[in-house]
Amino acid sequence: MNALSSVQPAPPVSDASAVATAVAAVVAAGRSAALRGWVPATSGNFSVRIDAETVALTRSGVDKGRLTPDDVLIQPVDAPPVARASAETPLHLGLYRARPEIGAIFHTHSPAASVIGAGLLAEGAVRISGWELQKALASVRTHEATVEVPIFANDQDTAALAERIAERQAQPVAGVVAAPGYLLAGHGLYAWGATAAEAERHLEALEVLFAQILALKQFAA
Ligand SMILES: CSC[C@@H](O)[C@@H](O)C(=O)COP(=O)(O)O
Ligand SMILES: [Zn+2]
Repeated sequence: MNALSSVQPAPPVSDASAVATAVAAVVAAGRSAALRGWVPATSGNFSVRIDAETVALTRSGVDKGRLTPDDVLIQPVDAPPVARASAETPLHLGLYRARPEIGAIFHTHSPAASVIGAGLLAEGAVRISGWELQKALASVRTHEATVEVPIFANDQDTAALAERIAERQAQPVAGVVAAPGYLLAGHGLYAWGATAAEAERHLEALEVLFAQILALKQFAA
């Protein structure tokens, strides 16, 4: 081996305007979720893909409703979490690695998502059917479709959790539409889309659907 063969290739350099666009989308998504009360007490994390190799991702422990561009880090998709990155970075990277079509991932801690995940953990999923708003999810055309949102037990080992999620994502369920999101029991919701705008729409639709499902349970009780 000569000296040159041990030189590592330089990391990819993302286009500056693509970085700025992704960072601005992360900041906007955090602020928007905070206004809805979905990211209390510094909870939640947000990422937007910059290109095939990198994403813009929130820094750990900051108020997601008061994000500035300095709170958004550049994270390679195929590398360990960078310093100060979200504690839940492995959950973002697992999805970006497995699914190149995903362009943004938003995570919230709304009461409705946390409660439904805890209440239905034993069933392994929440099935959504009969709601007009479910048509806001990509590939859902009718209120008669059944949309499945998987539920996973919460785990502070987010790398192990990411592996369990990837295994289940690789096993589609016949007869239902897989939601662009999943629930962590007693924790919250992860939702994604091909773009930041689509992830925002999916997040809002799922959050409101969960609130409606909870309200209907109370109404019927
Ligand atoms: C403040 S409780 C919520 C955290 O434990 C975590 O679940 C979360 O969503 C935010 O973690 P972060 O490391 O700021 O991305
Ligand atoms: Zn969380």
